[in-house]
Amino acid sequence: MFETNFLKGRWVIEDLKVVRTLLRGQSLKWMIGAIVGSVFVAGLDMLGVFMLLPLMQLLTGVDTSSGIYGSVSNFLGTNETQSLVGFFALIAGISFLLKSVAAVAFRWWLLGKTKLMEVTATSELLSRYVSATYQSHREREIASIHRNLGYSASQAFNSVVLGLISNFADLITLVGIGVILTIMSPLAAGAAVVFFGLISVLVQVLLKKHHHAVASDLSKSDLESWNAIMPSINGFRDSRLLGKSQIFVGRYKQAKLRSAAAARKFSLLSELPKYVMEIGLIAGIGLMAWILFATSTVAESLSILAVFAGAAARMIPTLNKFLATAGGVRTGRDGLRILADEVRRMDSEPTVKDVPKEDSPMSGDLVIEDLSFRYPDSEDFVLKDVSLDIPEGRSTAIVGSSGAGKSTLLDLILGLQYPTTGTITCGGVNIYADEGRWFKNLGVVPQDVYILDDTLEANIAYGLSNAEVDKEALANAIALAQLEGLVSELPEGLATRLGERGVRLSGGQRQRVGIARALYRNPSYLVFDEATSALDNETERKITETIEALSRTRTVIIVAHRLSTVRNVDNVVFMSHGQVAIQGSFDEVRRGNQEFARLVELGRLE
Ligand SMILES: Nc1ncnc2c1ncn2[C@@H]1O[C@H](COP(=O)(O)OP(=O)(O)OP(=O)(O)O)[C@@H](O)[C@H]1O
Repeated sequence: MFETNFLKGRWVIEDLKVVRTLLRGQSLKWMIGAIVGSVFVAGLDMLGVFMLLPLMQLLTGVDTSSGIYGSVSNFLGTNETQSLVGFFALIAGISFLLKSVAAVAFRWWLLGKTKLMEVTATSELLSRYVSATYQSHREREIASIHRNLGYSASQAFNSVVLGLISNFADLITLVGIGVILTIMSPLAAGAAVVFFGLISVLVQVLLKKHHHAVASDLSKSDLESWNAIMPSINGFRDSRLLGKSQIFVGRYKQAKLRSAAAARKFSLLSELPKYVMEIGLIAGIGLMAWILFATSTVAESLSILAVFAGAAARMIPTLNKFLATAGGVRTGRDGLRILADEVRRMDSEPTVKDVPKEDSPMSGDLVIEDLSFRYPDSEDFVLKDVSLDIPEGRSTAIVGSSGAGKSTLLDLILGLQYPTTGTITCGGVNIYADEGRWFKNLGVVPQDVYILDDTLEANIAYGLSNAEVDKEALANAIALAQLEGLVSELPEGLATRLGERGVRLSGGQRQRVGIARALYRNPSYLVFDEATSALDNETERKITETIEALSRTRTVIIVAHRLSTVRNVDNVVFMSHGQVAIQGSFDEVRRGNQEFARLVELGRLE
């Protein structure tokens, strides 16, 4: 039992150390401040309790003609018990007042700093999520990202970190009160410490299992609720059309009910020690009375009992708080563990910096040499010995049947995945040497263009504030993407809000916004990743014309399923079973490869 507790104690500290790496050095000052503040507030608390000593002595009829009481009597000009009691009561009152003000101020500071730490930690966590490799991002459960940034972080900081500091402060106060009580009456203090100490330990032992169960229920149900929210909101269309929306609402409700039941149990577990202590107090007084009356005179017994009751009255609220907080710490440890595990995992993985180390533009042919690739969780190679030249200033289409490896090859060309063997260079420079620089030279138009809930302008100049937008580049991108029609149609032109709360775009308009976004930074390499796949024939034809116009001025790479999108490109790369089967002009590939010829005949490349 001791060993398990000891190991668990170490475990919390180790997790805290890991989570501390998210704080970028803020935590040391905070820790010193928290310790100094706790000791200071506890000191003032003890002073207040210490001031009760003369009060008790006066009430039990101490000699007031000498010592401190004599000096105070001289100062007051009277040795009446009433005046002396009033004087010491005033001092004790001022001490408690000061302590309360200091305690509130300290709590305010502590809450502010801890909240700030939580914000710093969650921002750093998000920063690590966005710095992860694309592969690791794809493997991560999105619901767990939501849970970790919300529930886990809140548990780690509000329950564990704040709780431990609060427990530390309470412990100092309890020890201090114990010391003062020992001075007042060693017997009463000893009895109070042993008696209430035993009750506290017993309560903790009895509740421990329940705290762990509550913690596990809370974190699981939070994840489950996110798992139900995602398909309800992100998968709105599919859920609606499949008539399954209410199923996810039902799952959400079940998860929330489980969470509510756990929260209810947690609240009761936090309050239980208070009731146990109250019963303990009565039992303690009875026990003390029984021992005292059997061993001492009535007068002695009464005065010791009064001190015991006073001591208990002082200790119990702090003890209650301590026990409730200790329960919170234990419950919050689950969130802390999840957070620490996530940080440990992310720290052991490589990261990607999308900020360029060098700013100069890249140019030249894209050369892929002996490239092979397999996904980490798979034995089979998806790409095998791919060697390919993508000439600068020309248009190249990568085509092939489904599962041939087109998307994987494109992810590698984009620098999102890493070759298992082989190299990709641009103008002789390895694209992975400075990924940020390579990204800056790329403009990518995906199949599903992500529309921000913001203005058309903000959607094109993605991530830039209004003041940062280069108006000339914006006008240029709009012209090249042939988006002027949309701008003039919209009620507020470029300032019209798109997305959830604004105008809904047609598929073609959406693709044009994507093209304008890709062109805004005037990239040398323009990539269309299934950009026309979801469009109707007429819209696809228009977008293809735009792509063809663009390919006259820059290097264009197209991954497409549709024959019409790639018919006029300079260079067709036909992939089959993870290899380049053939490349050349459209007609050359058609003549040289039966599989491609058959797809052309069928009028589709799928
Ligand atoms: N994350 C992954 N882990 C393991 N295997 C994967 C992963 N992603 C894709 N694959 C496999 O890699 C192979 C190539 O997939 P890829 O998506 O590159 O083909 P594609 O030619 O783009 O197909 P499509 O035209 O259907 O999109 C497939 O067999 C696929 O199952």
